[in-house]
Amino acid sequence: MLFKDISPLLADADAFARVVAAMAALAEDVDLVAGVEARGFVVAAPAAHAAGRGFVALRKAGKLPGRTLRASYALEYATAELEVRPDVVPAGARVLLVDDVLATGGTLVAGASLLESCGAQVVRVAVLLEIAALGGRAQLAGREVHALLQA
Ligand SMILES: O=P(O)(O)OC[C@H]1O[C@H](OP(=O)(O)OP(=O)(O)O)[C@H](O)[C@@H]1O
Ligand SMILES: Nc1ncnc2[nH]cnc12
Repeated sequence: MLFKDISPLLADADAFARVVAAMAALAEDVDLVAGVEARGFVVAAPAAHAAGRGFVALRKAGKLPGRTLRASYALEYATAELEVRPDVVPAGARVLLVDDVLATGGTLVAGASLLESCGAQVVRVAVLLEIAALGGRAQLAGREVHALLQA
């Protein structure tokens, strides 16, 4: 597996600002921006703020208090579980789902399914980097998927 690391891009102030602005532009017609722990938060939270939208954390399992919804998924190198607090996602909310990397697509399929289990509408999905050879976009068939960069 070739691990793609976005750290150099994030460390470049101009590149980081351009990424956040491009993500924020995709949030103009939504109510909320959701991001996936951990690296997804780095892109999703500033985009939500720049767009004047609230941020929803999709967290790795076991970290959120109270009632949560949970989804399991497989990564290239592990299995994992994501959770959300349904009380912060109003039914009918329009949501932009953001992550840093789209690889096999398992993470974003699980994230979208969690948000939809809350009654939200995932209007579109956006990633900083798509590793196209891993076929994640096919797992998200039928969804609007934006990738700022392709590897
Ligand atoms: O498309 P997929 O095959 O599902 O892979 C993409 C996911 O893998 C990485 O997360 P990881 O769980 O490694 O966690 P991290 O953000 O905590 O580093 C990355 O940040 C994406 O969320
Ligand atoms: N190859 C990869 N590089 C970086 N992040 C990833 N997340 C899942 N697969 C990845």
